[in-house]
Amino acid sequence: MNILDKIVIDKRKEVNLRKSLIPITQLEQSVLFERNTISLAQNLRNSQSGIIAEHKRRSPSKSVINHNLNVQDVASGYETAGVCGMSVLTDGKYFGGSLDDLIIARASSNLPLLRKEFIIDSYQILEAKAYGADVILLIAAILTRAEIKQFSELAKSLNIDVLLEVHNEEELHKSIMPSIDMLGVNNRNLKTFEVSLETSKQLSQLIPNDFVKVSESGISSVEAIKELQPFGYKGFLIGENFMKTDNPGESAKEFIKGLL
Ligand SMILES: O=P(O)(O)OC[C@@H](O)[C@@H](O)c1c[nH]c2ccccc12
Repeated sequence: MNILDKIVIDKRKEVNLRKSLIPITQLEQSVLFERNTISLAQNLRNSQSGIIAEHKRRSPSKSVINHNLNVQDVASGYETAGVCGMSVLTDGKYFGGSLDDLIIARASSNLPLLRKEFIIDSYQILEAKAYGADVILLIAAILTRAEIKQFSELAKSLNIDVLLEVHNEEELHKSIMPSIDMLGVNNRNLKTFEVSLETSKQLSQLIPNDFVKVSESGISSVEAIKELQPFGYKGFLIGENFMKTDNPGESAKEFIKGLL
């Protein structure tokens, strides 16, 4: 069994327990449910840098990235650096994140926040809203077309943007629909962890222009971004390159300076 299948099996159990702990009616009572969300897609269309900076403590492909930081400092540092949006990993078992990280990031910045999660149930989208997210990630590799449609339409009804992630042509064809705002090409194969920017280059021409194109993972230099821009990419999701340093905000700031 590949790692993605394992994550999904664990996630189903986790979500079922969460549902028994906090009913939907309670999620809907969060003050954040009334909050006006900020559109990441809109921000990216108007941005020079297009950097979406991630908070990630560890991952299955790299056991430890950084455990010595707090989300508050990282979120406010990214905001000061002038990033376009922030991605917050909320998976606990494989990435060391939590919904608390999301709410702390919300309390510490006004950036559009992406809930980075393996979404397999509409309950998680209501949670995303209740904990202050502006954007959700949907991963084509673990969803059917019907699920992508159902989940993205629910997100839109809550004024939440949808970033749909693909890794190959088949996933891309399955996912194209009007309720998607941004199409993310993951340069990392979530089943084998192989990383290649070629994935973004090859798939770019197949993505219709009405979607904001985002290139995800394995980006560690300004040169990489300059290489991807001619392929139509407007957003660049960067985690490890910032998180492995002592001061991710400062690293993001230097990076953006080099880019502009
Ligand atoms: O740390 P990197 O290589 O810069 O990658 C960031 C981000 O793209 C990556 O964390 C990611 C992309 N898609 C995901 C889906 C689930 C978990 C994590 C991810």
